[in-house]
Amino acid sequence: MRSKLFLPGTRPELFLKGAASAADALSFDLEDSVAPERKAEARAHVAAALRDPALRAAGKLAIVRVNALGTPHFAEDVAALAGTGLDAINLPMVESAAMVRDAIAIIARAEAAAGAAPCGILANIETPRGLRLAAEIACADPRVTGLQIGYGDLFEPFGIARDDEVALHQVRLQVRLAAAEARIPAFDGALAAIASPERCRAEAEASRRLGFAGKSCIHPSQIAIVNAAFQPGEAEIARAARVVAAAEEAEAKGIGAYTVDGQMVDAPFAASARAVLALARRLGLGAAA
Ligand SMILES: CC(C)(COP(=O)(O)OP(=O)(O)OC[C@H]1O[C@@H](n2cnc3c(N)ncnc32)[C@H](O)[C@@H]1OP(=O)(O)O)[C@@H](O)C(=O)NCCC(=O)NCCSC(=O)C[C@H](O)C(=O)O
Ligand SMILES: [Mg+2]
Repeated sequence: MRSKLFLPGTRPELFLKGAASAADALSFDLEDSVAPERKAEARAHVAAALRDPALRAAGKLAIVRVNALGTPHFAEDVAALAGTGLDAINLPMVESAAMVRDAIAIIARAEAAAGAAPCGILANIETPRGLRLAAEIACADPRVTGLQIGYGDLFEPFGIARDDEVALHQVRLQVRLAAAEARIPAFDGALAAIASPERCRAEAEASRRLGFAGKSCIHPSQIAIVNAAFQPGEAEIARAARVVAAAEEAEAKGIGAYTVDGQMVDAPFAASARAVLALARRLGLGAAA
């Protein structure tokens, strides 16, 4: 999931545009982009879209960001989604492992009532406490399939500049390592500055350098930029192929450390090269495909 396009639940006219886009995933929103008095309307639009064969024929991952646990909307959101075949529920404002487990208990009851299979859980890290406890959140339950940064909630109320590179780097690394501890992917947060494609590219590239798997998009203009940043380029794929070939040869000879292109390679480097080739294969890129 390189790109994940947000679609406000009250704007159904955008849903098929999202489905026709190059985004890997559609992220229907019931939370901040929906006014409190329109939650029921948004819920109905999103549930209908998830059941719409024309929309699902696009083959995109379907994610829904529900309202936070503890709001009057959470249980109704979850009940409306059970049985729609969505891939993941995106939980906003997650602050602890207990909160993840409490949310999952409610989701599981709704799924059981609908006879539905369990979906994944994408947990947002977007509060100071959530950031401090990010690893516990990531490891809270095997249903947690990813962590996602929410810069708006994490920075805006505290006067932290959204373009402060140090702040961005610190948050990203902390979230990435928390996700790594749970062996799940991390996703970079959305950039509200839709008129700044260069900033979007710089953010996407910086987070990929930290091993992030993708980034949220809020506008179609961000999708191609994000997709390009989160896929390996030709040189990266070619080098990964050389490393894997050398690793296979070395492993057959019982050698653990060797050199490729003047650099020492051992097990973690070989694993990383195999991951690059696997990603390239999944995306149908280059010779790896
Ligand atoms: C930001 C927007 C309100 C801008 O909308 P608009 O002014 O309509 O954009 P454009 O006129 O430039 O649109 C050009 C065409 O693209 C279509 N479009 C626009 N946005 C989308 C979209 N999200 N998906 C699909 N298609 C889209 C327009 O319809 C135009 O089409 P056409 O007329 O045929 O050319 C709007 O983009 C928007 O609402 N974006 C999503 C906002 C959202 O969901 N926000 C919440 C998530 S972000 C967040 O909360 C992060 C986190 O939690 C945190 O704390 O940081
Ligand atoms: Mg948020």
